[in-house]
Amino acid sequence: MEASVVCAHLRIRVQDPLLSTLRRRIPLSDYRCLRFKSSRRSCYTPFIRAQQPEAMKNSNVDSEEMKELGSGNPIDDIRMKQGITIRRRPTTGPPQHHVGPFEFRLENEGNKPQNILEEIVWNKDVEVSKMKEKKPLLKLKKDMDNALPPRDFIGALKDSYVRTGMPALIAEVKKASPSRGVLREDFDPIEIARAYEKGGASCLSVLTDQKFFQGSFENLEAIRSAGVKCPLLCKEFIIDAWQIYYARTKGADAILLISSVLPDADIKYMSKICKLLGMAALVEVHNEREMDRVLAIDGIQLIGINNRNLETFEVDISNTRKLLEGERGEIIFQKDIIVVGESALFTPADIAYVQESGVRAVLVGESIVKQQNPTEAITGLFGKDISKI
Ligand SMILES: O=C(O)c1ccccc1NCC(=O)[C@H](O)[C@H](O)COP(=O)(O)O
Repeated sequence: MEASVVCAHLRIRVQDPLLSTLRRRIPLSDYRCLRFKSSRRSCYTPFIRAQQPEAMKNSNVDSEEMKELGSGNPIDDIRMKQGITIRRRPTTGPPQHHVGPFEFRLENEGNKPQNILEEIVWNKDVEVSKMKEKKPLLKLKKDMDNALPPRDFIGALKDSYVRTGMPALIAEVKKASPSRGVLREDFDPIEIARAYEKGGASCLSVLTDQKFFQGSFENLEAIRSAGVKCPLLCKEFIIDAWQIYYARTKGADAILLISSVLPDADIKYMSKICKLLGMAALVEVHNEREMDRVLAIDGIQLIGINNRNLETFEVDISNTRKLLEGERGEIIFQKDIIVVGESALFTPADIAYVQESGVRAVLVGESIVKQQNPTEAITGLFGKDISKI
């Protein structure tokens, strides 16, 4: 096997039998950090991370499926078969690294994110690895004993829908987003959460990603500790089961699983963890293929249809209608799955449109967080005061 790097205009080619040996044992997509020092003069240090991928580690990958695929890199094959374009991490290692005074840049498209969602996921992978080092799962599980108890997220949505006859509101506490920039300069998460609750929100969604959304786990914890009664969705980019336990220690009642990022095996495994912890999993889809994958998984109770394409940022609320038409809508009805219409909802007409399409809940950020008075903004969005119904 051969790898090439560029070092101060000098191309160095490295051949090492160790790489081929490892290649047979570790899927290429999971390579991050391999050090080999064949001689003191060698100045190339390729990166391989010898960590088992989630889908395999959790041993939920169907062994028949693995046999059938049977190529050199089962995880990439499974991703491709499921239509997942978002790669978990750079395929050729981080964009650059340093050895002594030298800076190396691998010459490969594999270390450039293809879109913002991939960039978020790659960043999250590094972030979570560091957090896990600081607090391994065993320590985290101990912290869970002190966590405030989980509340019934799905129950709150159902109760509200039955009571009001309108989609239940999951109101989003979000300071900024990659597509819209800063939404609110004077951002006080507790004040906003209380205003949403007063306006009739059933549940809240709290952004915890710092780098791209200016959110934090401190915000989540503070809202929970402030006595806000609405159950809380931890709006995070979950790529590792460890994050679910972490979210629980911070008071989350639900988490988000994005199907364009996670293979089926991870969605199954992570949903099971949620159930064990008394939490809900909101499984997000954006197209027919993702919807079909998720509908084929047993036990899914809550599906979010995102009207925003997270790779291009295009929004189109007719996406909700498209994914609920025909047989898919029938299956959802039979399985009593709650569907949440997500993103780009601004007016009572938008709410009526997604309700007629079949949603029983909506997730709304921008249109209410931007308003000076978020309580009144909810009334404006629904065309009536839903807190009084
Ligand atoms: O909104 C983004 O820019 C974004 C980029 C990358 C990943 C996720 C992103 N947003 C998540 C959401 O879809 C929204 O926060 C949520 O559905 C609320 O949408 P909105 O009411 O339009 O604020």
